Amino acid sequence: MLYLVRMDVTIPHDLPAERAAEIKAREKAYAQQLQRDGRWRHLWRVVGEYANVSVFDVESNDALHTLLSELPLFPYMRLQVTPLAQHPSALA
Ligand SMILES: O=C(O)CC1=CCC(=O)O1
Repeated sequence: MLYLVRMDVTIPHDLPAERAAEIKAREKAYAQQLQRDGRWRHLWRVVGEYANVSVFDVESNDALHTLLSELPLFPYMRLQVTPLAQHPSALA
């Protein structure tokens, strides 16, 4: 199943810079692992915002929830999830 997910990130100002950098490094490693195994199909920056839009390909709502809740930045994110279906005019 495909899901469009928008992630808006807000890191608290009082989080120490080294801790924020460590969380972002773990987020990057996890995101790249999921891209390599095909579950994180697209990852795009939203221009001018600390936000991204992503497309995930996972087997169920529960699988997506688990994956998202394991993001190192999850405690600092607001997530908007949209399940996707085939469009009848799509070529692929
Ligand atoms: O920077 C972001 O949009 C949050 C994020 C998701 C994957 C990643 O590496 O950073």
